[in-house]
Amino acid sequence: MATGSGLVLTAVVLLSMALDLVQMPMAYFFLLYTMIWLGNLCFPLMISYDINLLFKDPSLTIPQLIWHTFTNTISIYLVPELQNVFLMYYLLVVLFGAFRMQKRGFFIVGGFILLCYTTVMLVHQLSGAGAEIKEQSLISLFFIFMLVGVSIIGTEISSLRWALKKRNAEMNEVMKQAKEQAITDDLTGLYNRRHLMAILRHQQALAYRGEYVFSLCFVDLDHFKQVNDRYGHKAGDEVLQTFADIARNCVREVDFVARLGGEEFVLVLVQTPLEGACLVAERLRLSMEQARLDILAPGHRVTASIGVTQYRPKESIEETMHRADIAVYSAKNRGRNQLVSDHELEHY
Ligand SMILES: Nc1nc2c(ncn2[C@@H]2O[C@H](COP(=O)(O)OP(=O)(O)OP(=O)(O)O)[C@@H](O)[C@H]2O)c(=O)[nH]1
Repeated sequence: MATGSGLVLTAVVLLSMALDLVQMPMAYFFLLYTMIWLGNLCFPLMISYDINLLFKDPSLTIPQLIWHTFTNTISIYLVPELQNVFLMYYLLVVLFGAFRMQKRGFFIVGGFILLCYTTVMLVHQLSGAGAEIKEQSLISLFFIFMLVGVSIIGTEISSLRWALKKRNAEMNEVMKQAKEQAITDDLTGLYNRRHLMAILRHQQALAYRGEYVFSLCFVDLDHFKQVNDRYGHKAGDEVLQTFADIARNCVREVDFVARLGGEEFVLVLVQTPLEGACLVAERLRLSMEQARLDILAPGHRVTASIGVTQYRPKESIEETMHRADIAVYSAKNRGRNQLVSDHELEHY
C-alpha cells in the first residue's frame, strides 16, 4: 500500500510537470525521484529478504511513514500550488499508522509531519513561493486540526486492533486448552478413553487391508487398591502419575498412551507387530517393577500386568480390545507382574 501511494505521489508530480505547474529540468526530476524510489523500494526488499526481522517492529511502520512524510514534503516543496493535495497525503500517512502503531508512534510520526510541514511552509514564505500569509495561516491551522483529529482516530482504531488481537490470542489459547482437555486425562495428562477410541479407529482404517500393522498393550496395575487403602488416595494418584511418566518414556514419539480409567492403561504401538510390542511391554513392566516410589514404604513396589495383542485385518476394534483384555486377565491369573501375548491364549 505504501509503495502504491508512492506511485500516485510520483504520478501527481509528473503530471504537474506535464501541465507546466512546476518548472524542473527532467534530469533533476529523474535524479530526485530515483533517490526517492530507491528509498521506497528498500522496504519491500528488506521484507522479502527477512532483514526486517532484525528490527523490534518487523513491519517497519514508523520508518516507512517517516520516509513517506519526507518524500511528500519534497513534493510540496517542488509543487507549492498543489500543497492541498499533498496535505491530504500527510493525513493518509497518519492513517496507515492505524495498522500497527501505538500512541508513541502517532506522536513520533505526527510530530515529524508537523516539523516537515512547518519547515517547507517557512521556506516557501521566505522564497515567496507560498500562498498569501493569511490564506496560508488558515490552511495551516485547519491542517493541524485535521492532523490531530486523524491521529486521535488512528490511535483509537489502532488500540481497537490491538485489543482485538489480544482477545483473539486469548480465545485461541482457551480453545487450545479446551481441545486438549477434551482429549486428555486430567490426572496423568495421557489421552483419555474417548480419544483412545478415535486413535484406534484411525489405526484400524490404516490396517484394515493388512499391509499396515499395529499392536495394543493393555496394562493393569497390580493390587492398586492396597496402595489407596494403605497410603491414601493422594499417594495412589502419585503412583498413577509415575506410571504415566514411565509409560511415556517406554514408547516412541509416534506411539500413543491412554488411560482407560482407574488403574488401567492402553499403549497403541503404531507400525509394530506382536513381537515388537512384547519387547515394549516387557520394558515397561521392568521399569515399573524397578521404579522407586518415594511416597510408599521402602521396598513397596507397584507392578503391572500386561496383555499384548496385534490388530488382525478386518476385525473390529472391540474384538482387538477384547483379546487384549483377556490377555491381561490371564496375566493376573498367572500371578501378576508379567505379560501375556495373544499367542499364548487358547481360542484366540
Ligand atoms: N488414587 C486413585 N485410585 C483410583 C483411581 N481410579 C481408580 N482407583 C482405585 O483403583 C483401585 C482398583 O482396584 P481393583 O480394581 O480392585 O484392582 P487392584 O487392586 O489393582 O487389583 P488387581 O487389578 O486384581 O491387581 C480401586 O481402589 C479404585 O478406587 C484414581 O484416579 N486415583
